[in-house]
Formats: sequence, structure tokens, C-alpha cells
Amino acid sequence: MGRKKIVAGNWKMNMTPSEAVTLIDTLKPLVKNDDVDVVFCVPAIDIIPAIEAAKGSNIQIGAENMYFEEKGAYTGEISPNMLTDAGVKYVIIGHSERREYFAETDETVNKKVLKAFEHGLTPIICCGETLTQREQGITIDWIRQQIKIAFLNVTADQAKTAVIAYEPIWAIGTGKVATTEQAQEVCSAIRACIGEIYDEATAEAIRIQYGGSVSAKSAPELFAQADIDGGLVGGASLKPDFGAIVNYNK
Ligand SMILES: O=C[C@H](O)COP(=O)(O)O
Repeated sequence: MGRKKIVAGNWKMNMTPSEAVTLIDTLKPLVKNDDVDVVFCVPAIDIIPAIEAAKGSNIQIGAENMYFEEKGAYTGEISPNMLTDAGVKYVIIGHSERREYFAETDETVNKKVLKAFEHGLTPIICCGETLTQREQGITIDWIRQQIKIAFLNVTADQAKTAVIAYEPIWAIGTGKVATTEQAQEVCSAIRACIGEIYDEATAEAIRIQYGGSVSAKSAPELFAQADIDGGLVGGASLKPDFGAIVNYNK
């Protein structure tokens, strides 16, 4: 059986709680597609109203981040229990913006991934190279390192259910989409790396998204690639365009 596509929106630091409800009400009828898992990853304060607004639809609500401890004196952080108790199923881990502005490292990403699995949350694990790394020809080495550390001590059964988002940093929010060949090349290398860490069955089961300026125009070709199982969408997830991205195959 083939892998089901997964298209996730990453709202980043956009939408107040009331704006979140309005956006979900607008997008609800536009994002129906039985062939695709649809996830809206929203700011922490929007999670509860978003879950309420998404009731009765195919939209699942995810978080954009979480901490790797259970509870305690970590002012400003959100615990895995808080997410699951609210009804969250997915959590983005290690987005390049978290790595760049909030000092996240491959090691903290790994701790968060392990904690997410412990709580039954599906992590959307982000990786991606800078423009300099691409120009220096070290993209694949860099991504393999990110993946190997992110998956330390993760079991094959857990890895099978994970989602990896390949997001070249130079393509995020820039309007510069990686070519389908570039995106497919890296996603295929990620799958091969998972195969090396685990086995063929795990490599075949894990879902790998592309992210970086995905639009209604670029989605159909990107998502048709053998190793691209959907997308992690930033800017376009805040617009009706997101409906067209989810329905890339219609
Ligand atoms: O998580 C989403 C990515 O950072 C892509 O953002 P973008 O679609 O606005 O380029």
C-alpha cells in the first residue's frame, strides 16, 4: 500500500485566536480530500479554539513546537501533556526558524522527538540546508547528519509513523521553490538514510514532505515525485490557496 499524502500548514506567528476561527471556517470546505491527511499547525494560544472550530471536518490540529520536559519551572514553554490533553496529534519539531532564532540544535530536536513519541504525538521533524551549504555541495551530508541525530534512540516502529519535512532554508518565505529535481533528490536521500538506520520497511513507511514556498502552482509537480509525500506550507496555508494545495491531485 502506498503512503498517504500529508499536507500541513505552518501558521508560524500569525493569526489571533479569533482570526484562527475565521480562517478555519473559511478553509474547512476547501481542504476536503480523502487522499490527504490535512494538518493545521497553529500558535499555542490558537490550539483550543482551532480544535473547536475544526470539529466535524477532516482538519487535524498540530502544534508548532513543544518542550522536551514533562513539567516544571520552564517559563513560557508548552509540555507534551498540555498538547495531548487539548487534542493535538502532530507537533512540528526543529523548524529552521526555531534553530535560527531560538537556539535549537540537533540534540534538542532529538530530545523533543523522543518526548513526542512517548506521548503519542506524531512529530513533523524539519531539516534543511542553507544556501551556502547547497553552494558548497554539502547538502546531502548535512541533511544526513540532521536525520541521524534526530532519530537517535527512536525505534523502527516509531520512525515508521514519523513525518520528516525537508525545507531548504533558502526556499522558505522567499518565493524561491526548489526545483522538483532538487526536492526529489534530497527527499530520496532522506529515505535512503532512514533505510540505512533502520530497514527497507521503515524507509518505505515514513512520510517525507517538502517545504519552502509551496504554492497551488508548484504543489502538483512536487507532490507527484516518488519520495515526496506532501508538503509543509507556510505563507500559502493562511490563504484559500491552501485548499488548492491540498487538492493538488484534482
Ligand atoms: O514550515 C513552513 C516553511 O517554513 C515554508 O514556509 P513558506 O511556505 O512560507 O516558504
